[in-house]
Amino acid sequence: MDQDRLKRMAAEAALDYVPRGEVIGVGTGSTVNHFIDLLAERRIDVAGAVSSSEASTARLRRHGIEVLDLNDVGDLPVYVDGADEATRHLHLTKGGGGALTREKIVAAASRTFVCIVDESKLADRLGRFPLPVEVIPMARSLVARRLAARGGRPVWRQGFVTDNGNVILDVHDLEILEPARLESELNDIPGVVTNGLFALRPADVLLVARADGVQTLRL
Ligand SMILES: O=C(CO)[C@H](O)[C@H](O)COP(=O)(O)O
Repeated sequence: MDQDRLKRMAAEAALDYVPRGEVIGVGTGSTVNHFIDLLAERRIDVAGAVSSSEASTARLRRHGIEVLDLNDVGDLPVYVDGADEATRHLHLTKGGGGALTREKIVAAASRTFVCIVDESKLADRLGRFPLPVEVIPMARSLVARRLAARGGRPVWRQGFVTDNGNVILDVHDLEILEPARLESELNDIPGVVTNGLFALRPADVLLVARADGVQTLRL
């Protein structure tokens, strides 16, 4: 089965976690695009969405779903988002689409984080997918040197500017043995806004789409 079909299957399974009549958190990426489309196609009754990117905001609005400011709504019951890599411990690497900072904020504001992936994203250990790090532009080379000193190979995502006006360094070859510890350490480098590890606040539910169905993983 092709990967896009699997992404749609994972997105469809996430509809079961959407509390009707409430405001929900919505992530970013091609898997989440299916989720947004399904919300509209199935006429799921949501009171609105807090979005993690300008791209998702535009898609939600095109479907007539109201997008609300997180500052106006308090905690959210659920956040649905994809990932670039996920482990059975529900640790994630995110930020392939560059929306990692807003994704981390909306995840932190949500009681349940439902992560939707196709089986190709499941890994025994994080690190195959280069780790995105959002950086304040003036600190780009400083942060790159610090990341290199930790054994990583940072590559500037040239021409890409995040929704927050920052740049992304994609860090290859990092050995990620203790994701939560590394997440904190990288965030301590001056100039780093955040990095794409989701280990301090992992997913609560991981929905993995395979050809024979969607597997549900929880801690
Ligand atoms: O973190 C993300 C965007 O910043 C996405 O969730 C991640 O890149 C997965 O994307 P896709 O669903 O297109 O495979």
